[in-house]
Amino acid sequence: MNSILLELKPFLDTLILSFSAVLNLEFTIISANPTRRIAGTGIYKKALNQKDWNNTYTDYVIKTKKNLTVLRPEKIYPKIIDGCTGSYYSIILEPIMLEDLVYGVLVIASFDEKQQNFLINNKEKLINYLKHISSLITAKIIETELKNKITIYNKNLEEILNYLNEGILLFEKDKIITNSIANSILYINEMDIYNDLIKKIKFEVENCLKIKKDINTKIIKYYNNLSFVLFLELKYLDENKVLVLLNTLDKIQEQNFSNSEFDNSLKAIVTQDPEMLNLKKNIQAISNNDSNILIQGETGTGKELFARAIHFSSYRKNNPFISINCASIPETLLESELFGYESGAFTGASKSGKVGKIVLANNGTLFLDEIGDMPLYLQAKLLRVLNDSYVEPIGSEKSIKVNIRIISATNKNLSEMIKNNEFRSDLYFRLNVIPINIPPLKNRKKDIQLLINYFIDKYNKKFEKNVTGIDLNTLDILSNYSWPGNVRELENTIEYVMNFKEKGIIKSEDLPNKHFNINFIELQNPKMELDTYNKSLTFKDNVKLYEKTIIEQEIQKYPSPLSRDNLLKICHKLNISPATLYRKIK
Ligand SMILES: Nc1ncnc2c1ncn2[C@@H]1O[C@H](COP(=O)(O)OP(=O)(O)OP(=O)(O)O)[C@@H](O)[C@H]1O
Repeated sequence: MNSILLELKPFLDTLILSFSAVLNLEFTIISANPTRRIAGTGIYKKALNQKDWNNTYTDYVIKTKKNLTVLRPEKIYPKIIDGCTGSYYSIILEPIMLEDLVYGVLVIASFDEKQQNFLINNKEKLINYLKHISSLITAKIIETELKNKITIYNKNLEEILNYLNEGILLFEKDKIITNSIANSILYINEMDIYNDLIKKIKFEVENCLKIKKDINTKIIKYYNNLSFVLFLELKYLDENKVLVLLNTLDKIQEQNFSNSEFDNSLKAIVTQDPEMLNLKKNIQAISNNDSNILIQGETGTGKELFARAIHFSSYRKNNPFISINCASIPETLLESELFGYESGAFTGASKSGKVGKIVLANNGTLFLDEIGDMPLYLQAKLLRVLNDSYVEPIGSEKSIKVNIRIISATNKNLSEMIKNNEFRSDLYFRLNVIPINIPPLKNRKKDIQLLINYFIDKYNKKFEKNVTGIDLNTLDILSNYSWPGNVRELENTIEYVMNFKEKGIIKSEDLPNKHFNINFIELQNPKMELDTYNKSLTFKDNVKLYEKTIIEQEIQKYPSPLSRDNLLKICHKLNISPATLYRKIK
């Protein structure tokens, strides 16, 4: 265990050589366990590997843990030192100790008359010297043991890290510990690539240390003309340490979608409408072709749901499905979101650059929602990507090869937009290889009931409620509503109801007021029979009452509370607007 002194041999050699030269005395160091001379000056050098230490002064010091001074000893130990006459042999011995453990013995000795006189005359000083040198060695032992511990700790850490199924890098000051997965992701054997990636990661680490917060970001690895996106999760540990989790896109996809809240299968499209069922059947047929698809339909009809189902039914399903809404991102940002940019491409650009969604979708599907809102200059840029299969990030000289399928969606009339020069016809034809038209919910009355039950089920589970269904009257109200927001609006309505209802059947009073209840139409007295003229009222009031009664009679023909659709029917029949209707029955 004490062989640590052996590890320190170069240090000990230099140490005793310097002291020996200054003091003109000989020095030796013997390790305690195993007892071995490991360093020596002058004559001691010849006896470096002496093994027999029984009954020596050294042995005595190791056992007693005390220093010892022997001037002109009768017997000379060790005898095997050649050339030692013994008549001038005097020694001072000092144990080298750490806490209560003897690591070795430090010896100072005289071998001739001059040395002997000096040693005897300066005995006290030399004993002190030896104590100092011994504590110097002890300090070195502590430092070495600490370093050894850290090395072992790092090795253990590396071993543990290697067990983990994730690329891990630990940055500590200038040191980086990586596990084998990180090394393989970073192509450790291709030094150029490795150094480039480490440089990019270090940049992010410095950011993380600066803001003292965790960061999630991405970098790109270029290899053989191909580009791979690497995801970095930087965990700020302390002011010197950052842990980086490194993931490739495949892994992210796996994690995202294995416990994803999305059901991406065709089953997620709930319908019993013949047109929709036909669409679902077609998806199975088209999903494995790479042809671009344009989905048209009103807002909330399930265009993204279809896009996901197509991607996840296709052979691309293990690669990314990346979605971007062209209407919700300001025009100026849309370009960088789509195409990405190189570091410092423009004022305000992040120094590490940005990976565009087109590159992120490599080998997978890019879903361009609200494509009708894409500005014309970006339509041209997108068309080039479709024609060449290369993307050029803003400010970059490098083109990145991509292999993507594009599914786009819109609720605008693109043919009309083409006529008005608002949409490029060449792009339209590239995107619209396979058109899909999703009918609005108001045209699929049968789906309304099915979807209501589906959403009741969904929110029963989510909110832990026990709502058992909907009564016929309320179902009728919902079936007659026009649903301008389509399935999204229907889902929001049921979610609203389920927030307030614990159990039982959904009734009309559970519905949100703004859509369905017209309880505010309070029909007040006086009422009149149509053929009665009330003499106590003025002619004008009689007319008012007459109109009110006609309207009331119409309203009573429909279930209460009156649905918006039925209200519109009455307005149509009487040829008045809803506002006039409200005014006349006030
Ligand atoms: N047939 C359906 N079955 C079950 N859920 C549906 C169906 N259609 C739509 N939804 C749900 O309605 C919501 C809106 O769907 P989605 O986002 O796909 O519509 P969208 O047409 O893409 O809307 P937008 O045009 O506003 O982007 C989502 O929560 C989706 O899960």
